[in-house]
Amino acid sequence: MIEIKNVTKIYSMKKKQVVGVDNISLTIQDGEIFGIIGYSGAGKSTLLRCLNLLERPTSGQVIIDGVDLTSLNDKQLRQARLKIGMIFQHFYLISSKTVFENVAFALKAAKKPKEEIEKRVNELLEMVGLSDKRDAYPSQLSGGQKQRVGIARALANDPTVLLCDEATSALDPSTTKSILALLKKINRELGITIVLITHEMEVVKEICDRVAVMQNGRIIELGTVYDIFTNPQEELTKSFINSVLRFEIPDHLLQKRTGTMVKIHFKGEIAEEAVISDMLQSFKVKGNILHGKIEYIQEIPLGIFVMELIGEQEEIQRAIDYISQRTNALEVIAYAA
Ligand SMILES: Nc1ncnc2c1ncn2[C@@H]1O[C@H](COP(=O)(O)OP(=O)(O)OP(=O)(O)O)[C@@H](O)[C@H]1O
Repeated sequence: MIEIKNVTKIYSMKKKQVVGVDNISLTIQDGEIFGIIGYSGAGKSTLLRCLNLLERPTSGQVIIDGVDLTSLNDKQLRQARLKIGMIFQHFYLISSKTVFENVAFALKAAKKPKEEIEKRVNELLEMVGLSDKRDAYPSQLSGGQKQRVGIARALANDPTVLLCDEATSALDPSTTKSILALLKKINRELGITIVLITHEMEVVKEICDRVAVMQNGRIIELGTVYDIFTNPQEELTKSFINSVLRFEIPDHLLQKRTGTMVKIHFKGEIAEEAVISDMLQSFKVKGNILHGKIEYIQEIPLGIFVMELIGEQEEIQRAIDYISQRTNALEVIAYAA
């Protein structure tokens, strides 16, 4: 378990002070994939780097598996850090060393015997799907392959926690997917807790269990990914979600409409029920679907539809009440013109 208690990081420069992280308290459970999302400058990197004390908090505590890292001396901290792997946006591989040597480096630093290193590196390369690139140099690898080496290196000393600093931001969408799938496999199979920072909600949607939204050094919203997607509270959270769901109605449709426009969210099992057709059969209204999709977030369906309802106003209202009651998530975008 990772316990972050009242962590503040202030950067002091000659003439001014910048608050990187502002009094954050947070608990991350064992085996979670926890995402931290925010725009540039929100404090994500600072918070992540406070978790292994690459940045020492100005105040507060970071307690991992019961050990307060802020209380350790340098030697103890080096030892504790072996159990906290980290991967980076720009990989940071050693260009003069082969894939094998890059991964072995982490084990040599931990003073492991040669035979053990050989065996472990081979195992790790197998796990990340790079056994055939053992003797290649970083310059001969694609971005996705470089990140796989980074992941193998980060896992070398059997960490309990893996910190991911924008690990897929330098990769194209399909490579991003394959790296996220690998991270998920590592989490599920090895039980490693993953904390990742990103500015892409797509990444959060793809693999995170919970997410915290950061702004100005603070966490402004936190919850399970499904709850955040289906019931965001803050404007910033809503804008991140819109960037994934891309739910915009074209202007020409808005202008052409004559009926009442409603947006309906179908959460969980209700997404698979015939609510709309039941409504159309039960009330004297016509329904025009203008936009619709079902997304799967953590494998739970979330349906979103925008409909134009046409008919007598009274009947439309009864239809709206009916859907509201069954879905608990109907929003009238515009009443009949
Ligand atoms: N070494 C540093 N010295 C001074 N200020 C810093 C330092 N590192 C970060 N900051 C400041 O702390 C604040 C938070 O920065 P941080 O890099 O943690 O944000 P971020 O959300 O990770 O953004 P990005 O995605 O751009 O890295 C910013 O105002 C930044 O300018």
